Amino acid sequence: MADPQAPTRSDPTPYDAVLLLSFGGPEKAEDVLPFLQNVTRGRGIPDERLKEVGEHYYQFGGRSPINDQNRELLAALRASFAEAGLDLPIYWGNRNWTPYLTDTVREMVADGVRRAVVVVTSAYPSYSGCRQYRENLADVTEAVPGAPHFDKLRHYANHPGFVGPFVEATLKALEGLPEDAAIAYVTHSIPTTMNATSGPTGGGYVAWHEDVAAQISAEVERRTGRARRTDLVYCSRSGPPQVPWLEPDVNDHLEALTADGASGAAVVPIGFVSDHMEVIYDLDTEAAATAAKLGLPMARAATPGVHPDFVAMLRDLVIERAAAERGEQPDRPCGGLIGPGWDNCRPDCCPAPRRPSTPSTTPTTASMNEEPA
Ligand SMILES: CC1=C(CCC(=O)O)c2cc3nc(cc4[nH]c(cc5[nH]c(cc1n2)c(C)c5CCC(=O)O)c(CCC(=O)O)c4C)C(CCC(=O)O)=C3C
Ligand SMILES: [Fe+2]
Repeated sequence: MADPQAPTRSDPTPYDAVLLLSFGGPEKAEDVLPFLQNVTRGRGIPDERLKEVGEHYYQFGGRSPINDQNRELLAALRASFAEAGLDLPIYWGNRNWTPYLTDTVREMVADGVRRAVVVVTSAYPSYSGCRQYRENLADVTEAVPGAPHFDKLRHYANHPGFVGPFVEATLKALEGLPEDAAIAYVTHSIPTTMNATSGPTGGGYVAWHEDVAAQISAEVERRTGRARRTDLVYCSRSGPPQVPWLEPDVNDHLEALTADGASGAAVVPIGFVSDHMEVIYDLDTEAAATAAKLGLPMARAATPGVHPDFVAMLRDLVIERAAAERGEQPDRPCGGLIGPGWDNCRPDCCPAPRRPSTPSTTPTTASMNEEPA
């Protein structure tokens, strides 16, 4: 008989719920425009870019994979919680599409939820991947009377439960390529000014990606007995052309690899927890076409999705955070050089980037001002 006084490893106290918080995506052609309007309100994204991104979605019947990926993740998390005896309901809300965060939080209030731990489907620090979600939580807390208290999990990109599935996926992608193929790690580009203010001390977006890429490279080298060329490159740039974003673009990089005589490229989307539109369009469609045109063998590595190690990591992070909130000192697994992510972001962490003050398609530096948080 277990000692009933002993806290179990799966003690959820002080939480009474988990909230899976994500970006959201359209599910049919009629959703695409209103979805894009939700995403880009006040962002100064040129109309040209919006039409272009709309076409990416229409090419898939207007359906983004992201919501189905989240439905699968919810099911996997529920199964994993049940297995671990972790008795917490899991809710799901999005920033930009149904189920909208506000509606989910109303439901949580109706169910009597007082304090929830938040799993965000973004693994890295930045305004778009972290603070904007925290702002969404702050807004909903103001908008919905009696909203629960929310604690967002630490960034998990450098956790073995995130890095491990990418190691496996990279090895699998390399299997089908010439044995000295290069690795191109890919993430979502952001404005260089957004990177400059990411994380508690700035530059956190790129620094975390480099730390994750280095971990994967070291393990892949160990497992294949071969050092190979690796680079961190970017996809999905948007915004006005005169605003600098992180480079090189993955397509330009594939050209550079070809020019340098590379025998092939494993494209590893470390910026994405599951197959988003950026992965199935920007990589599987556009970058794959670029590679084919160049005659460069390319294989795209899988995203974590519902990999058992990824799902177990999210469950363990919930347990870890609950213990920390009870004043215990839980283990904080992480690899690489940066160290474990912080539980609570400073109020001024990852400030909103400078954006055009009007939806002009040709903003000038003079028209840029600080957007209120
Ligand atoms: C860092 C980052 C992540 C990763 C962190 C996270 O996961 O949150 C991410 C995720 C995503 N971004 C997504 C879609 C879009 N992002 C856009 C625009 C932008 N993204 C930005 C950055 C990021 N975005 C930025 C700086 C902009 C410019 C506008 C602005 O300053 O805010 C636009 C507008 C059109 C365009 O400009 O491309 C769309 C349609 C989807 C859904 C995909 C699907 O449907 O499967 C997902 C998961
Ligand atoms: Fe985005």
